[in-house]
Amino acid sequence: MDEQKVLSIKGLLDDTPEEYLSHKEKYENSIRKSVLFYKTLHSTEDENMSVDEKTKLNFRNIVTSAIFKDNSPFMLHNSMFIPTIMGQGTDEQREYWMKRAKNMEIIGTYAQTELGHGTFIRGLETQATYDPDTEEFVLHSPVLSSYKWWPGGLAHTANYCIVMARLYIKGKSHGIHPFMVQIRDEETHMPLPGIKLGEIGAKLGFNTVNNGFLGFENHRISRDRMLMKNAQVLKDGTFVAGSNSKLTYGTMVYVRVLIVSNMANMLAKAVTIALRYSAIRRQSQPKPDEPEPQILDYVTQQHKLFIAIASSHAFYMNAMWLWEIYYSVSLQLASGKLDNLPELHALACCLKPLSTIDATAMIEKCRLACGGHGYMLSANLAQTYGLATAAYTYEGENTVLLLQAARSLVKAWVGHVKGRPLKGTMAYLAGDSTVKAWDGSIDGIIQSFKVVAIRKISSVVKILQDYEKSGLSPEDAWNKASVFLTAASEAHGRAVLLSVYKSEMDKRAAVLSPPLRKVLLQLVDLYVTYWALEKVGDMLLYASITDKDVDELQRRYIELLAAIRPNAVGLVDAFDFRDEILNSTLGAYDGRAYERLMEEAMKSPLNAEPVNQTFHKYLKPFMRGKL
Ligand SMILES: CCCCCCCC/C=C\CCCCCCCCC/C=C/C(=O)SCCNC(=O)CCNC(=O)[C@H](O)C(C)(C)COP(=O)(O)OP(=O)(O)OC[C@H]1O[C@@H](n2cnc3c(N)ncnc32)[C@H](O)[C@@H]1OP(=O)(O)O
Ligand SMILES: Cc1cc2nc3c(=O)[nH]c(=O)nc-3n(C[C@H](O)[C@H](O)[C@H](O)COP(=O)(O)OP(=O)(O)OC[C@H]3O[C@@H](n4cnc5c(N)ncnc54)[C@H](O)[C@@H]3O)c2cc1C
Repeated sequence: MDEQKVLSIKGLLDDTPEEYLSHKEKYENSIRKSVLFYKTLHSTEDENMSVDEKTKLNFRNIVTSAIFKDNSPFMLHNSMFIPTIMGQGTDEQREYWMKRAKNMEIIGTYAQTELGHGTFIRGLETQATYDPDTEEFVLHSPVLSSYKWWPGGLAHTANYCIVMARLYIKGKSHGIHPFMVQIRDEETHMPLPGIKLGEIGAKLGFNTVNNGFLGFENHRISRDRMLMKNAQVLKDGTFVAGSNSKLTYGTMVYVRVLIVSNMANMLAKAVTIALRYSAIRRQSQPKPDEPEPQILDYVTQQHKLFIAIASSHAFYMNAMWLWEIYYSVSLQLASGKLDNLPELHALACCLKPLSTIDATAMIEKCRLACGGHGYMLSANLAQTYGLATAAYTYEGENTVLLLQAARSLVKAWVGHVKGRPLKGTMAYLAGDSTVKAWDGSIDGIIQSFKVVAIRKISSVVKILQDYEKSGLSPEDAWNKASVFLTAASEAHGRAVLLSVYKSEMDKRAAVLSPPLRKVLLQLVDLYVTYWALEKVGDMLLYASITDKDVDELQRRYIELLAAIRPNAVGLVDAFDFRDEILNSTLGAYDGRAYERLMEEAMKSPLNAEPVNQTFHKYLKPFMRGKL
């Protein structure tokens, strides 16, 4: 999608900074921009594009949608409503609903989380009771905790939504299934009878995404509104189960894959802002007879920022790699082949948490690296942090997902010990877990991360087995060992992130010009060395690194920072964010940060007059002792 075309849309960009709008005005402004933006953005989507091309376009959309600073109320329409129709609808349902959804004749969201349950899907309480006499489902929220709570766009934007509800037939529960529900009248936009809607209130971020609540009072929908690709309810109320109940969780896997790419983009944006500012900001005078240096020349500043560039590259390479796996598993699922689904789920349950944990921490570090001006909302670092940190929680809270990955790792290890072959991204677990001598090469360090993962997984399995031998139930043993289960998942995720980044870069290196290859491989080297130093305790424990080796690694790291420094600004320019997308006083391409800070400051409503009316009303009588 040509950003120039998007940004040339008249009225798309704000003349009044969002920061000075009320909660309500922010939402209304975001709707105005979304309609303008969306009209242009999706007018370019070609009907004949493959799913893969469309998704790559969606990855691009992530960039262009960034102009919202706080994201769009249409976000769930694109990222979950449409994918759920695609993944959970029958051919007829897809035919009908995709046309309406893609043409924006309707706007949808994905309503799964409830006031009382987010993680535990099997605990959701919204009821969908089948009435065979009328061939309808009766949707009902039996208690307050069963109200849907959080879905983006639900409050005032969407007129349809996918509702994940517990299916009851003749008093028997058949688990959680997706239902297409119209929630507002298409003409008046009024909530339909038996439907309560509203906004959940101000949040740390996402304040223009219109997250809402939804309650049902015996609201009826026709039988054909249950998305029946994976499971069906026949007219007489016969339930036909799907081949795997987890297929209804498919949209979440898709979004977890999307989030890895989104983190690459968010981090690229933040480090572009922080690094460009670090190139123009001069401060202190280490050498009395020389001018104040660029703060980018302080090695501590390079340490804060260069890893963010490398991490954005690493996440992007892993996202593309994971997307290919997702895409091929989706094709297999379509032909009823399910055996690669568990590995895809486990991978997404590692990479979504690690990319959001790292991106959130590094975006905050980008803000902290910019001193006071980084604390300005006009810098757009706080908002970027607010968007990124939400991904720690949504689409599967990170701890819970890491524990899900641990289930697969424990199962794989126990199977391996019993002689069952390991496959795919877990095949390395069968490797030699003894490191005779430290190998400080990039491949050597990556191998050490694999050894750390093997050792952490095997040792936590031993802890689990010892607890169970001591008489603990499997569930209690699992909970007791859960801190080290998440640590084992993290170690596996690190090994995957590092090895995929390296192997994907190796694939591309051959077609790069020598100078570009040199710089990009320096980032790979920096990334691997940085994490070896960050995880030096694990390396000492499991990978035979010595203090001399650590000393060498530290010196190599410092040399890498110096080697990257001359290309640092070029590396963030290569992310190719337009100023309007960065939306930042500190990150603009022309480097006029001070002028932009002053321009933005003058937009504050308080600067419209030299004396605020509170002086005469409060201050003056107060200071005169007359209040
Ligand atoms: C005009 C503007 C236009 C804008 C254009 C912009 C375009 C936008 C594009 C991108 C934007 C940026 C990126 C996207 C952002 C999207 C925003 C999203 C907002 C947030 C939405 C949400 O949060 S939706 C709600 C998400 N909720 C969750 O994820 C809940 C998490 N909980 C769970 O997943 C399950 O409860 C859990 C897995 C934890 C447990 O499930 P349970 O049924 O209890 O299973 P259990 O008994 O534990 O057994 C596990 C068993 O099941 C297998 N399994 C579990 N899950 C899956 C799965 N998903 N797939 C396959 N298998 C699964 C698991 O392997 C275990 O198997 P075994 O070990 O038993 O063999
Ligand atoms: C910005 C934002 C946008 C969102 N958008 C949507 C949306 O569009 N649609 C939608 O349906 N939902 C949405 N959500 C909701 C989101 O999916 C849930 O917040 C998320 O699934 C976590 O559930 P919860 O909030 O109920 O927290 P809980 O599940 O109650 O978790 C709270 C804490 O308990 C811990 N915990 C819970 N279970 C376990 C366990 N088994 N083991 C160990 N620890 C555990 C968690 O780790 C966490 O620290 C959104 C959330 C946010 C923040």
